[in-house]
Amino acid sequence: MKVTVVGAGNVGATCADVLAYREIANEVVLLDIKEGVAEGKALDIWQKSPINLYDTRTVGVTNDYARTANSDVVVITSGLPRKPGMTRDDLISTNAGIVQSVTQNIVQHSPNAIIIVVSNPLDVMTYAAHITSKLPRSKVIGMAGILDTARYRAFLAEALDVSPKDIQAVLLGGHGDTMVPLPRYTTVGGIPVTELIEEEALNAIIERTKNGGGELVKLMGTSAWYAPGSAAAQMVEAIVRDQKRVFPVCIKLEGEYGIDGTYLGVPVVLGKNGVEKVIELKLNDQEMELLHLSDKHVKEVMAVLDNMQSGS
Ligand SMILES: NC(=O)c1ccc[n+]([C@@H]2O[C@H](COP(=O)([O-])OP(=O)(O)OC[C@H]3O[C@@H](n4cnc5c(N)ncnc54)[C@H](O)[C@@H]3O)[C@@H](O)[C@H]2O)c1
Ligand SMILES: O=C(O)C[C@H](O)C(=O)O
Repeated sequence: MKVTVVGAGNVGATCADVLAYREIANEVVLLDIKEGVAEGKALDIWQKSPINLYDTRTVGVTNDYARTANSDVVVITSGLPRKPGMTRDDLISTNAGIVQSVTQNIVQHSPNAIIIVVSNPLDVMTYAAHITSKLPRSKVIGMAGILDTARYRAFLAEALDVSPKDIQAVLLGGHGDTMVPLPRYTTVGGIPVTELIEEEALNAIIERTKNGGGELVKLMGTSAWYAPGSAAAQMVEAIVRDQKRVFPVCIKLEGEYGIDGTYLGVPVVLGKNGVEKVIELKLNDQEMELLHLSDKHVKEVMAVLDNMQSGS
């Protein structure tokens, strides 16, 4: 299996590293526009192979899409990360152009690839890549839900002093303040989380999860990469190993949850064909209301992109 990661910055290089050392692909091509950066990072990852014992070949290129040809999966991480004081939506004007030109190149050289978008603002960049690619919705999806859920699970594991491995959770909606964690679907070793934690403590964890990206931006002056890179690699693994994993991913909704045309995070089955099924949960009125608020916000940012494209 051949996987290309576009953008050899913090997230892209981390993703390529995880793909390599976990032998998720036979070949990983890392591509960036900055001369030499992808080559250097791919070489560094390859030089780690005798230490960490893996066979994955890693290749770095500067904007040479011919070298990415016939990739099975392509991960797009190219674009600016936010700085303290910025929202993800502030990145739209720079990142939309980058994501769209990258997508055109990918589709030209790897027409059968499944595309995983990571660049922010995530839901709208998934929209941008999808309309540019003209591929079915099942093949152009965004990574955010695995990351947001991982943050929620990690915070819960810390609060309950249990293994993060035993916490299962699902989260819906856009990748931002309007994301919708679902305590009703959160379990700890099969036990509903509400039986193990006070409501106030759980609400504090939900709020911290919603601000999870911003917390790290404030600490580091740029956004996170270890968990995001690993989350994107986990999506690649589900596809190349046809694992049929159930993950929250960003996809165009076509009537599910009463929403049509918005790109939002929902649980799906992820396998060799990309999204093989969108899972529709039976939400209660409050959960549905929160999801529709998220839908409203993402729609507004999608409209910003539409206006940019039409020049108005
Ligand atoms: N979806 C998520 O959950 C999530 C999580 C973390 C970061 N992100 C986003 O991912 C993106 C990358 O973050 P980062 O921390 O890796 O940033 P970074 O600045 O470290 O890396 C971005 C890389 O993209 C490259 N690039 C820019 N334009 C390009 C082009 N046209 N072609 C190829 N490469 C190009 C840059 O040269 C740079 O190396 C940001 O938009 C960030 O907001 C999303
Ligand atoms: O917060 C950001 O800007 C990056 C990413 O979306 C994250 O949640 O870590």
